[in-house]
Amino acid sequence: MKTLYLDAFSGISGDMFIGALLDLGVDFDQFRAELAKLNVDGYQLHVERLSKSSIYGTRFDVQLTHEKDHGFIESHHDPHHEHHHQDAVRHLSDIAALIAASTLSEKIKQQSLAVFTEIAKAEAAVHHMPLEAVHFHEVGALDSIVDIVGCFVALDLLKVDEVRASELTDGSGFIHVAHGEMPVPVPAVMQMRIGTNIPIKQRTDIQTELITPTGMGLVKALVRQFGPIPEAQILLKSGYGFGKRDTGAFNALRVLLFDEKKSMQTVSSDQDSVLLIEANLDDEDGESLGFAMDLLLEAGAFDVFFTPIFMKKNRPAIKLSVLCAPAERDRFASMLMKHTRTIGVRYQRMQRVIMKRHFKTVETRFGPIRVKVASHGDLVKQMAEYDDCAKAAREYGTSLETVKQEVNRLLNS
Ligand SMILES: O=C([S-])c1cc(C(=O)S)c[n+]([C@@H]2O[C@H](COP(=O)(O)O)[C@@H](O)[C@H]2O)c1
Ligand code: NI
Repeated sequence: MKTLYLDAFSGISGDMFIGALLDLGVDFDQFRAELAKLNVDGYQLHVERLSKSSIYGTRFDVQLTHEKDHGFIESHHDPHHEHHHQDAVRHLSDIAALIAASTLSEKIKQQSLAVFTEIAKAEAAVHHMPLEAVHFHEVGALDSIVDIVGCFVALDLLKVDEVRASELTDGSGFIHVAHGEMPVPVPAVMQMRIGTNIPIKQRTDIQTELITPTGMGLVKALVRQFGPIPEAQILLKSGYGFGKRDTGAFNALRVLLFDEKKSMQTVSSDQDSVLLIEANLDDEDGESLGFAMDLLLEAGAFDVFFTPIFMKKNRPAIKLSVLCAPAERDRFASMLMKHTRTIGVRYQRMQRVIMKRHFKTVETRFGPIRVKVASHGDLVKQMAEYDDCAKAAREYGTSLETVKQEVNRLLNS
C-alpha cells in the first residue's frame, strides 16, 4: 500500500504537484503519452531539473501555443470587466465533454471532472453566478486541464493508493488578477475550504499567493487525512516541485512516497491490538474470493485467510477473516462488502503480546539481505527476509535454502 504525503510548507499549485511527482521518478515519456489520450493540442510540456537553495527539484510548466490570457474563470456578469479579445470560452459542460471523449481511464476521467466541478462551484459561489454560466478561457482552461488530468495520470503511474498532507501554508496580502485585487488565500480557495477540515496556516511574511484554486481543488479531491509526516511507514523516495512565484522563501511542494508494508515496520512495544473482521460466505465463487484476498492484502491488511465452514441449509461455505489495525475498521468493512456478496461483517478487537522487532541488513555473497530481529526479554529470534532471499536465489541461480544458510552462517559467526 503506497501513501503519498504532500508536505505543503509553501502551498500547492497544479504545476508544483506535477513537478514534484515527476521529481519522484514518474517517467516523463510515459506521462506525456498518457496525457496525449486527452486528444487536445495547443500545448507543450516543459520540465526542468534545477536547484533552489542547493536542493534539486523539478519545475514543470505547461506552455501554451497561445499566450494564457489572465485569471482562471471570468464572469461576463462583471460590468467593470471588458474582454480584450474574443477568446473562445469553455464551460464546465465543454470540459466534461472533452474529458469524456478522451481515451483516459474511467478513474482518471472521474477524478479530473470532480476537481473541475469543485473549482467551478467555488467560482460560481464567489462570483455569484449559476454553475452553468461559469466559463473558462480556452487557453487558461487548457493549462488547468493539463495540470489537473496530469496530476491524476502521474499518481496512477506511481500506483499511489492514498494521499495525505500536512497543513497547507498560504501567504497573505493581495494578488492582482484581471478583476483587480484579490485577498490571499484567494476567494476560490477560501470557498473550497468551507465545510471541510482542511487546515490552512498563513505566513504573514510572504505577501503573495501560495495555494492556487487548482492546488486546493486537487487537495480537496485527494486528501482524506491531514497531519504530520507518517512516522511508522517506510519512506521510499522524496521529490520537490518548484513553484513559479518568487516568494522570498523556499517555494516548493515536497512529496514523500511511503510504503506501508506492515511486516517491515519497526515494532517497539510488546503489546498491541488488532481488529478481526469476518464474514461467512456461502455464495461466492473462487475467483471473487481470490480477488478479494489480493485487494485486502494490497490495501494493507495484516493478514487475510479463509476457513472452510458448514453453514445452515447444509451449505459448505468459506469464512473470510481479515486482521487489520483497529482504526482501519470502516475501510476494510467497506472493502469486504464491496468485493464479496456479504451484506454485513462482524468484528472484534483482540489484544496481542508480540515480540519487539527491528530490521538490520547483512551483506552476503548474494548481496544485501534484510534480517528481522525479534526480541522479548532474553529471547531473540533472527529471521532472514523471505522476499530478499527469494530475489537473491533467483538472481544467483541458487536455492532459497542456500541463501538462508549463508545468512544464518554470517549471523552466527
Ligand atoms: O480570474 C479569476 S475569476 C480568478 C479568480 C480567482 C478566485 O479565487 S475567485 C483566482 N484567480 C487566480 O488566477 C490564477 C490562476 O489559478 P490556477 O488555479 O489556474 O493556477 C491564480 O493566481 C488564482 O488565484 C483568478
Ligand atoms: Ni474567480
